[in-house]
Amino acid sequence: MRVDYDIVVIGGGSGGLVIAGAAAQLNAKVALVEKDRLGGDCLWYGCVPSKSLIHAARVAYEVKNSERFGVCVNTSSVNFSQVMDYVKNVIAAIEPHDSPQRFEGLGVEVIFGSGKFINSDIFEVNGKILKARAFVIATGSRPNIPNISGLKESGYLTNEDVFSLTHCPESLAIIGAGPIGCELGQSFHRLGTKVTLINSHPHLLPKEDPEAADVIEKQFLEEGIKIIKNARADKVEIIGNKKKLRANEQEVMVDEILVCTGRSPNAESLNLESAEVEYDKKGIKVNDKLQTTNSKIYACGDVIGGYQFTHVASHEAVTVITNALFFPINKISYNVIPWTTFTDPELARVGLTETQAKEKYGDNIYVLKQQFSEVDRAQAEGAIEGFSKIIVKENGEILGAHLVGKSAGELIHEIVLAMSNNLKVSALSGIHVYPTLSEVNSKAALLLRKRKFSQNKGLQSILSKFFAIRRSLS
Ligand SMILES: Cc1cc2nc3c(=O)[nH]c(=O)nc-3n(C[C@H](O)[C@H](O)[C@H](O)COP(=O)(O)OP(=O)(O)OC[C@H]3O[C@@H](n4cnc5c(N)ncnc54)[C@H](O)[C@@H]3O)c2cc1C
Ligand SMILES: NC(=O)c1ccc[n+]([C@@H]2O[C@H](COP(=O)([O-])OP(=O)(O)OC[C@H]3O[C@@H](n4cnc5c(N)ncnc54)[C@H](O)[C@@H]3O)[C@@H](O)[C@H]2O)c1
Repeated sequence: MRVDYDIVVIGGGSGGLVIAGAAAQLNAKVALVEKDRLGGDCLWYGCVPSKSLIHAARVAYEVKNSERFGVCVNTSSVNFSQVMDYVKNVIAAIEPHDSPQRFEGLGVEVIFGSGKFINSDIFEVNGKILKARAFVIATGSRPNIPNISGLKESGYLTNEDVFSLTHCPESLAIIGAGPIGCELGQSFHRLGTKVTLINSHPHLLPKEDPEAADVIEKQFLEEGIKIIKNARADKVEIIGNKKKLRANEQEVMVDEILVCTGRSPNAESLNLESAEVEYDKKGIKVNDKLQTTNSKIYACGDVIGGYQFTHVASHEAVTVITNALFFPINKISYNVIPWTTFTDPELARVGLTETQAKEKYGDNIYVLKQQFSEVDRAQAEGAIEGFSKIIVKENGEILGAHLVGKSAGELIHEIVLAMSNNLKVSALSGIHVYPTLSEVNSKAALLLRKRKFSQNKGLQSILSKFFAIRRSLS
């Protein structure tokens, strides 16, 4: 069958845009189908607005707490609608990079509409038939809304409308203390909202190292955020102009409710059954070449579940480009996937947790933990909370790292570089500029050598004798 396109990309967000742009630049014939606006969740409802809001909230917090540095600011107030204007301006500054004009300029045919598969070979949008050598589904995800009695009737916010608020809610209950709930919860609290976080899990940020998550929890409590853990939100009622939310036996009265309880894949509307593409509530099933159950249809990004991050969608996109355009021989590697939750302090992670490392390697692991309080720059900046924890094998191979502290999201990258290049932990103990926060990693790395030395009684005894002889000969 003759086809019109080398590749048809469905969904113009973090994953789809990388594929469409790169394929067009390689001179492939590309169509990109987008049902809404190019840019996806990350630009409009995710990373970009949340990180901008976090920044504004951090400024508010620093100003309010500047007296600890001897800096007195006479008045401090937050103009919420101006904060939201700031958020919108950041989106507007980044948006041209994802604009239809830019992609059309690269040679991509951009088609707005939400189409569906007719069969294994044809995708139809706005009555137009698209036949391609390969298709990619990169339609992302949407908020998963739990089945909570009265929630729908009472009304609730998600990441899709919270950045459109023009008034700061006086009080806000957040259901779910994963990355979205924690990042937005702390930000709203710092901007003046009374926040209650409700989490069904016994820890905030359940996917993280529990010790690191505890540092975040301590900070939240110090700032006055109310936390209800180990409790599933199960009922909402409207009482006057408030919403009463119940979680197990506890109740909170709030003005607004924000739901952050994970994601559902955007797969249902594509008529995937007709193309023999299998999916379930976690996402579209793919193999390690990112082919769906129909080998000429690929999928990547949030719609396949797994690691739901912008940089992972781009990482997967690279595998899809080479497999779909050339030959399907490249396997995706998830060996070194870092991520960061941008709370204050930040929490960054790559690789295995301590528990996972113990399960896999037994007691043959070392946990190298360096507190920020022993890093001079952290003292200078009053940012002494947190630590760098690097988990290694006896031979120095790095299995994982967990950083919680100021700029942890930046500091994780030297560990990522070391892991990606199979460098031993000793590579991290090389020269670092003094005084910088990144010394937290070199100090952590040195701990392996120190610990091995303290365990090596033979070497200690030899050295004592060696120095005794040297002294006696001087
Ligand atoms: C509040 C929040 C904060 C986040 N912060 C971060 C962060 O700091 N760092 C990070 O790495 N990740 C973050 N993420 C996750 C990140 O946004 C996603 O992992 C990423 O956007 C996934 O990319 P994607 O290409 O799979 O989907 P998206 O970027 O969402 O793109 C999917 C596109 O497909 C379109 N589409 C959907 N259905 C159809 C259809 N039927 N036909 C055509 N088009 C369709 C959508 O309109 C959208 O444009 C955050 C997410 C949220 C919600
Ligand atoms: N900085 C970042 O990289 C960043 C930021 C935000 C989001 N994200 C991505 O978006 C994804 C989704 O984030 P998320 O925070 O919505 O989901 P999540 O799945 O990570 O966390 C959801 C939380 O909700 C809790 N929960 C579920 N149902 C509940 C109920 N009925 N009552 C109380 N608690 C309940 C769970 O215990 C869990 O802690 C993340 O996994 C991540 O991949 C990334």
